[in-house]
Amino acid sequence: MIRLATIGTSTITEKFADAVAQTPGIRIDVVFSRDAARGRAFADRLGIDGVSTDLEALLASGEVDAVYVGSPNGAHAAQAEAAIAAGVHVFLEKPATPTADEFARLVEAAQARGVVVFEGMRNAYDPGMTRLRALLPQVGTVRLVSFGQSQRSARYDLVLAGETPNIFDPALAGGALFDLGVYPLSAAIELFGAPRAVVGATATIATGADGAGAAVLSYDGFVVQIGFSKIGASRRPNEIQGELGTIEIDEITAPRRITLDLFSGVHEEIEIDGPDNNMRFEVARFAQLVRGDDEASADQRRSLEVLRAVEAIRADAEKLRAGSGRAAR
Ligand SMILES: NC(=O)C1=CN([C@@H]2O[C@H](COP(=O)(O)OP(=O)(O)OC[C@H]3O[C@@H](n4cnc5c(N)ncnc54)[C@H](OP(=O)(O)O)[C@@H]3O)[C@@H](O)[C@H]2O)C=CC1
Ligand SMILES: O=C1CO[C@H](CO)[C@@H](O)[C@@H]1O
Repeated sequence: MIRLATIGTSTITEKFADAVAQTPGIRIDVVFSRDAARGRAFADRLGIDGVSTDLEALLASGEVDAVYVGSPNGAHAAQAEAAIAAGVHVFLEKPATPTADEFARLVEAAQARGVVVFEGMRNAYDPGMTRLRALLPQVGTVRLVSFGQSQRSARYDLVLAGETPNIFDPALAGGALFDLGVYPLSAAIELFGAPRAVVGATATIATGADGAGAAVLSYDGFVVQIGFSKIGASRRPNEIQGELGTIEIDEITAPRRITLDLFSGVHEEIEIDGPDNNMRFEVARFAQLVRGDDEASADQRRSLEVLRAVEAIRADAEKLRAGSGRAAR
C-alpha cells in the first residue's frame, strides 16, 4: 500500500483525494497544511486521521511513502526537493515547476535517491488522448493543428478589484500560461513530440502575470497553434488538420467528443466514455511508477519539453514587453 500525504487544502486536493479513493494500492494517511485548524477541517472532510503542519518532520517520520504537491506553482520545487531528499516519492500538480531546469534537477535528485518524481498532467493519461493518437494516421500528413484552453477565472474579478490572488501572482508562478496553457502544450508534445522551435506572446494584466496568450510550435512540415486565457472564454474546438481530413476535439484536458471528417466522405463521431474525474488515470500511473512496474523517464521527458516550451513563450513575451520589438530567434 502506498501511503500518501497531501500538501494544499484547496479543491484540487479534494479532487485528487477522490481519485485516490478510486485507485487500489494507494491511500492518503496525512494532510499537510500550513494551518492546523484548516488541516484538521480538511482531513475531517476527507475522513483522514493524520494532520501535520511541519513538512520536514512529516517527510522524516517514515509514515508516508509519497507526497502530493497541490500548492501554488511557485512552491512546488522546494517542497518536492525536501521530499526527495527524505526519500519520499513526489506527485506534482501541473505545472511541475516554473522552469525546466528546476524540474531537471528534481529528476536527477529523484534518480539518485531512488524515488519517483511525476507531474500530474491530466490529459496525458486520459483515455480520450489514447483514442486521439490512434485516430491520427487517418488524417494523413498533419499540416496545421490548433489547440487551446481558455476559461475565465472568477479570481480575475479580484484582480479587477485591485487584488493579487495566488493564481494571478507572478511571484507564485501564476498566470494563464502556467495554469492553462500547459494543457494544450502538453497535448501537442504528447502527440507530436518536442517542437523544433516555439514562439509566443502574452497579454499582461494588472498583477504583472499573463492573462492570455498564444504560441506557435514549429515542427518538420507542420505547425501547431496554441491559445490560452484565464480572462476570457473560447467557443472554438480543438482541431488537427491533415492532408486527408480533419479531427475535431471538444476539450483538450479531457477529450470526450472527437469528430473525424475525411475528404473521402467518411464522417465519424466518437464519444469517449470517461469518468467525471479523470485524475484517476494519473493517480493510477503514479502508483504504477512508485511500485516500480514501469519507468518514469518518458513521462518526465514530456514534462520537461512542456516546461521548455513555456520558457520559450515567456522569453518571447518578456522581450516584446521590454519593447525590443520583434522577438529575436
Ligand atoms: N489538475 C487540475 O485540474 C488542477 C490543478 N491545479 C494545480 O494545483 C495547484 C494549486 O492550485 P490552487 O488550488 O489554485 O492554489 P491555491 O492558491 O488555492 O493554493 C493551494 C493550497 O496551497 C496552500 N498555499 C496557499 N498559498 C501558499 C503559499 N504562498 N505557499 C505555500 N502554500 C500555499 C494552501 O493550503 P494551506 O493554507 O492549507 O497550507 C492552499 O489551499 C497549482 O499547481 C495548480 O496549477 C489547480 C486546479 C486544477
Ligand atoms: O488545471 C486547472 C484546470 O482548470 C482550473 C479552472 O477550472 C484551473 O484553475 C486549474 O489550474
